[in-house]
Order: sequence, then C-alpha cells, then structure tokens
Amino acid sequence: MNRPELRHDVRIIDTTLRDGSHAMAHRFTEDEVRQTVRALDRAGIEVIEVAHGDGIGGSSFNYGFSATDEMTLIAAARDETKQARIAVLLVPGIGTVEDLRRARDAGADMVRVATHCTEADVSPQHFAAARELGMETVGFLMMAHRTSPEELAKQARIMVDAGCQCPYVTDSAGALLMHEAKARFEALVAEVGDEAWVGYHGHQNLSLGVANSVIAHEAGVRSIDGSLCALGAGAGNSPTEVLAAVFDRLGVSTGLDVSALLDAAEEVVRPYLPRWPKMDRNAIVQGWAGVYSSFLLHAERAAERYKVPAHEILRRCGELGFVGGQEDMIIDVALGLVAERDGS
Ligand SMILES: CC[C@H](O)CC(=O)C(=O)O
Ligand SMILES: [Mn+2]
Repeated sequence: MNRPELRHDVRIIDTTLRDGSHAMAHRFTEDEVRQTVRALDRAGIEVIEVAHGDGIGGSSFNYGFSATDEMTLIAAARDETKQARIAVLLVPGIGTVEDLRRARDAGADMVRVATHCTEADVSPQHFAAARELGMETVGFLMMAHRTSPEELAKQARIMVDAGCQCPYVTDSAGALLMHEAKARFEALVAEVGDEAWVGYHGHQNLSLGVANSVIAHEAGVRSIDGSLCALGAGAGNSPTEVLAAVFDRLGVSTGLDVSALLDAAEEVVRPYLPRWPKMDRNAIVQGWAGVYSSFLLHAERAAERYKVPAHEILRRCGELGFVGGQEDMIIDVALGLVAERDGS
C-alpha cells in the first residue's frame, strides 16, 4: 500500500495559487498569497498548491516571468498555515530536481509531477527524488482527453510503480465530456486503486468541471482539485467553493467550511482578480477543440499583436494537436493566419 491516509471521503486540493497563476499572468504578490493561504487554511483546505502556473522553474521568457520569486511565495504560504500542507507542481524539463530541493527547503510537503498523458516515462526520476526528500507525490497526466482510458491507466501504472501516490486524470483542456471522464476515472481506479488514490483536475471551458467532479467521486476518485473563484487557466478550474457546497449537499464529507470558502472567494480572491475566469468564446473553443487551457493568455497576446482573432489561433492550435510546452508555436500559428488573411 503506497498511499497516505485520507481524513474525508474526498480531499479537495486548492490550486488558486498555482493554476490561478496563469490567469494572473504570474503576477501574484506575497501579500495576496499570504491572505489566500490564511483563508484557505481557516476553511479546512488540507493541501494548497503554490507555484508558477507552469510549475517550479516556470518563470521564463517562454512561459512568462513571475513577479515574485516562487520560493518566496512558497515560504510565505508555509508561514501562514496552521494545518494545511503546501504542494508544488513540477513539469520535468521545466523544473529540475534541484528546484524540487529548493521548494522542499522553502516548506513544500507535496509535489505534483506533471507530464503529457502519454509521457509518464519522464517522471520516475522526479518521483524517486521526491520520495527521498520525504514528500507526498501526485502525478498529473495532462491533456487526458488525448488518449484512451486504457492507455491513460497504463501511464498511471508507470507513475505509481515509480512512487506516485495519486495519479490524476488531468483535463487540461476542459474537454472531457461526462462519459469520457467517467471511463478514465474507472480505468485508473481499476488499474492502481488498490495501491494509490486517483485524482481529478478539471477546467471549466465546457462548464463540466464540477459535474465531472461528482462523477469522479462516484467512480472512486478521492482527490479533486478546485480554485477559489475558479481562478485558473482557460475558463478556470472547478470552483473550490462550489465543489464544497455540492459535496456538502450530496452528503460527501470534505472537511470544508462552505461559508468560510464563500467568504474567501468573495472577500480575499475577488478583489485581486484581473478578470473573472469565464466561459467566453476563446475559452469555449479551448474545450471544444481540446486546447491546453494555459494557451489562453498567450493566444490573446498574439491576437493583439498580429491582429488575428484569438479564438481562431486557439482553434488552429487544437487542429494541429499542440500540447503543453509548445507555447512558442502560438506565434507561428498567428503568423500563419496573417499570411492566409493577406494572401501572402
Ligand atoms: C504544467 C502546467 C499546467 O497548467 C498543469 C495543469 O494544471 C493542467 O494541465 O491543467
Ligand atoms: Mn490546470
């Protein structure tokens, strides 16, 4: 048995301060992090993820520079918690084992190692390092709509054999319809459910993050992600405060104080939002065409610069099958659309 004890039917992991970093263009201040962590901790959230949107080491020209060094933010978050633990995200190739050591020293207790859904074989070294550092481990199988439930389960197996305690169905594009999500949850629970927990990370591009979270619980998934005010890439993540209210109505225990989360969303996060993540044309196209949610702001910036519609850029990215890490191709797509428009 490779999995930690869970205190409730479902453990909600809050990613406002990591996935939300995409929507904030990586501009979180230390004060915003401190206030948010304090409110989440008070509401009973057991794990709070803090990092650059693309994970530790993500602050760069390609992904966007962080306003505040993420190790400072992680340390500030740790400083504010009374009961919650701090998670970081690490994408092998963006973040390194050295970054992980620094995050551990700054106070991170858990790492979520993220790979494309068919590339779990790049994760074992990072899981091994995390376990040596005494960290709890989660594995993100990103863009989970891009492979079959059977293949996804095989990839989860690779992660679990490498020391992952909770592989995730990660719907990076918010593209999974309910029956597609269910098939993936069931496949992972059947493959690794005796040894590890299974998790779900949703995006709201097609407005299905919360519905899929309910289905996830019914299929035996025990770890589910949310963000206050849905703050996250694309149309955002499943809102933590909505997940808490829905599971409460269902009689599924999460250990969360719904009223405290509603206060945290309205009074702490909402005031600093640059814009409320929403299902506008661009975000819906992401879910419809299966585009990585973090491409949204990159596409909007390219649209502004090259005077071509962002939703057309995103749709083309979907047709070309781009995955996370190919952010630089967004400019190529925009230039291609300019050339088509101008007949050049
Ligand atoms: C690696 C960054 C990415 O935002 C991870 C994630 O949250 C997702 O794939 O949805
Ligand atoms: Mn995400």
